[in-house]
Amino acid sequence: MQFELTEEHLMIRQAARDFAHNVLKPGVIERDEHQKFPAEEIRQLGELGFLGMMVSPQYGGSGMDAISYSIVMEELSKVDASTSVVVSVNNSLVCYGLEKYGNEEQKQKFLVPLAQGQKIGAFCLSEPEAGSDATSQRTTAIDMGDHYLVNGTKNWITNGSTASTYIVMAQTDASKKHKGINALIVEKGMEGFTVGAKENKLGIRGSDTHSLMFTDVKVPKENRIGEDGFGFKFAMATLEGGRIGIASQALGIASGAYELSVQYAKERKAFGKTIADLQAIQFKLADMATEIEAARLLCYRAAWLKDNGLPYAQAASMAKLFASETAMRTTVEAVQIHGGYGFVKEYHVERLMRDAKITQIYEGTSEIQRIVISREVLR
Ligand SMILES: Cc1cc2nc3c(=O)[nH]c(=O)nc-3n(C[C@H](O)[C@H](O)[C@H](O)COP(=O)(O)OP(=O)(O)OC[C@H]3O[C@@H](n4cnc5c(N)ncnc54)[C@H](O)[C@@H]3O)c2cc1C
Repeated sequence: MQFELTEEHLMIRQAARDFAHNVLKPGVIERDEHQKFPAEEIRQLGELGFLGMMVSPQYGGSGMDAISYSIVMEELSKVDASTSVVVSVNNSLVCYGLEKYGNEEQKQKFLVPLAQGQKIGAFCLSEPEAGSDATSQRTTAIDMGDHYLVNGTKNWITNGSTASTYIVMAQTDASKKHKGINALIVEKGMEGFTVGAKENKLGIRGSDTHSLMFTDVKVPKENRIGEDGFGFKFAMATLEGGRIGIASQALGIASGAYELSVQYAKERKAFGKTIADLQAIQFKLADMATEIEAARLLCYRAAWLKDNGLPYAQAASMAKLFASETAMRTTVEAVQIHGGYGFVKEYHVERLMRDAKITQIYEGTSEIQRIVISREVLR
């Protein structure tokens, strides 16, 4: 068993850490406050090869492993989870799905610009009445011979207005239930495709979340990913990898809050000594450090299984469940350690606490992760 990161992992970690510190940190409070999308920051991440990290160089990607991806997600999320969710969706929900299940023509046309960071992608599964129960898709894709006619609404779509390429799940044959769902590539600008208002959110406020409306949108048949009826399997398989990304995002939010807390505890004085000298604070930091280390090991294990072509659904769900719960607990305690200063924006931990909450909800809530894990446990 190897617990050491490779030289390459360490270099990638340093590059992501420097980027987060030098580029993301200066504007992070303002972007959160004004719900400003990190457009320039994302452009630079594309140049660094962080938007198509695991995609083969043949398709414009960086050809890195999933452990590197986890490392980068942690480092970016320590500072700015609004930016890291864009990285996560583009890498693991869009690029991964296209590379693994798309045909050669789709890869050349759609994957290459996404992996190179020239375009951004979105993954569109959730609907007003289909969240955890993703099988109950109401968006329809009627087979018209050479194209599908798409009608319906998608909810909560990350990169909703900034994406150019949207992978949309839609029901073609309701009698086949989830086996009648297709995954279609919809391009911005297609007639009948409109983007709704931006959601005003509790956390990850710099990210761009919208509902999307489809009214008689003609999607050519060649834009379908995989065989007819493969859409639900596509979505579930893609989300498995996505959960490693969100688990690592949660890990980053937790470690960001923890690092700020250690630093603050060493500086803040009360009753003639630093609060780091108080056992009550020391125990909080010890619990945070332990849970973060456990979350990191779960993330790396899930990533390692994926890198080695082994089943990783349960490991990814365990990582996401534990890391997201850790992020919530850690950030609440981080605010507590900061006292009143933790309650104001300049000290970052209140934002990290707000950002942590989403990791328990998207790409499968904590309850859904428990369903996935218990299904495997009881198999
Ligand atoms: C900021 C943000 C970004 C998002 N980005 C995307 C995106 O890019 N693409 C996309 O497709 N979706 C996206 N989502 C949607 C997200 O994945 C869903 O919100 C999530 O899956 C939960 O679905 P829901 O909101 O409909 O809640 P519901 O499914 O209605 O769940 C409500 C509550 O009931 C619980 N529950 C439901 N079913 C069960 C069950 N069987 N057992 C136990 N408890 C259950 C849930 O855990 C939850 O606590 C995003 C959401 C947000 C808020």
